[in-house]
Amino acid sequence: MASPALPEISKPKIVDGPGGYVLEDVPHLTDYIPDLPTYPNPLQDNPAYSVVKQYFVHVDDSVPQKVVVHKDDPKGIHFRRAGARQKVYFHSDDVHACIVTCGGLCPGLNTVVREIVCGLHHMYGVKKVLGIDGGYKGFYAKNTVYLNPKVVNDIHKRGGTILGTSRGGHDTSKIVDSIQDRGINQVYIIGGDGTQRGAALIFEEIRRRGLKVSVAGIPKTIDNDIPVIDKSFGFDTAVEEAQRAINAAHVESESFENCIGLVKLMGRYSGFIAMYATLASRDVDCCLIPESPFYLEGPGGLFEYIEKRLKEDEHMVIVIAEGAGQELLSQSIQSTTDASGNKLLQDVGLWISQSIKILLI
Ligand SMILES: Nc1ncnc2c1ncn2[C@@H]1O[C@H](COP(=O)(O)OP(=O)(O)O)[C@@H](O)[C@H]1O
Ligand SMILES: O=P(O)(O)OC[C@H]1O[C@](O)(COP(=O)(O)O)[C@@H](O)[C@@H]1O
Repeated sequence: MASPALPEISKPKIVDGPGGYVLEDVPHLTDYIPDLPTYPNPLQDNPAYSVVKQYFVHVDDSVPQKVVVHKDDPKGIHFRRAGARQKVYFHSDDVHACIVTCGGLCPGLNTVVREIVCGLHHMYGVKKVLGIDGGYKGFYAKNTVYLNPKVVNDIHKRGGTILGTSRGGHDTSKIVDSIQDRGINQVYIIGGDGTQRGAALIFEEIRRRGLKVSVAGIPKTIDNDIPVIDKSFGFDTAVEEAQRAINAAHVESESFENCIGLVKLMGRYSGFIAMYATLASRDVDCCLIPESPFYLEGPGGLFEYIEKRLKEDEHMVIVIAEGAGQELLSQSIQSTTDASGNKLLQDVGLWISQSIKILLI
């Protein structure tokens, strides 16, 4: 339980400004440790940066939630802009950082680990960076490994995560005990929405104990469904790989009379991978995504469109995102969850291919 004297951090920190400007801020060490000393950012002495006129992010810079606004609208919700600040709250020699990767895999995880290690080492002069093995549980149940630029030199060429990952619950208190026992003061947490919920609770516990420990969440999603950021890492690779599957399906569908190539792609709640791969490939006749409901039978239904395409072309390619049409097939089957409590989806690919086969008999 948080101390009653402290503001609740599980709620967003809201700062109101003039003209309807609202900053949904992130919690910070200075919220609960007053008069923290600051140090000049070591980047200011780095020749690669100091030649550039504006290389620090201003403390008051923010990013609007909505890009498209009406001229009479209030300024609306903003988020604090990420990036290097002129002043930092740790002296490089005192930093003991750790990195953990949690939850599902995504291309680029090793690249992110490498960049944190090399960035801390080369840009900030930080020498102590610990890798936590096997996700959140690894803080108290597994070995750790010290990371330096040499150790991570080639890891970006490998898939997965060299640190390992895990699903299922964890013990927040044990994690913070481990952070405290090891003298860690910067925690870099790479993971998806479940991981970031866990990170918020870890910070809450750190704050409750009054520790000078920073927690940085690095958002991971293969789906690119995070507004505000330009693109999530791994998305481009996923789209690239998806096109290979589409190409193969196209070749096969062209080779047989009345053949349909069906490609199921990732995308639990969003169809960005499916849509981008479809747009790039130009071989897809129909792309089904979770954001856009569809139906099979009757005028305007998928079956009508399939019959039309087969009549015209004698082959077609359908792309379907994993989360599309779930409402059509979930009614009869009891829903289950994975180890982390995420709802397990029904296999829409199998269902739709069986439905099409019945149509074409
Ligand atoms: N609601 C939650 N609150 C706190 N921690 C969570 C929550 N959901 C997941 N976690 C933690 O985050 C880890 C990764 O979550 P998971 O949902 O499997 O992957 P992802 O981060 O990719 O969404 C889990 O192993 C669990 O320890
Ligand atoms: O089978 P899993 O491991 O649950 O992953 C499948 C789902 O997770 C996702 O990859 C999303 O995960 P992330 O956003 O964490 O990358 C969806 O596209 C996909 O539907």
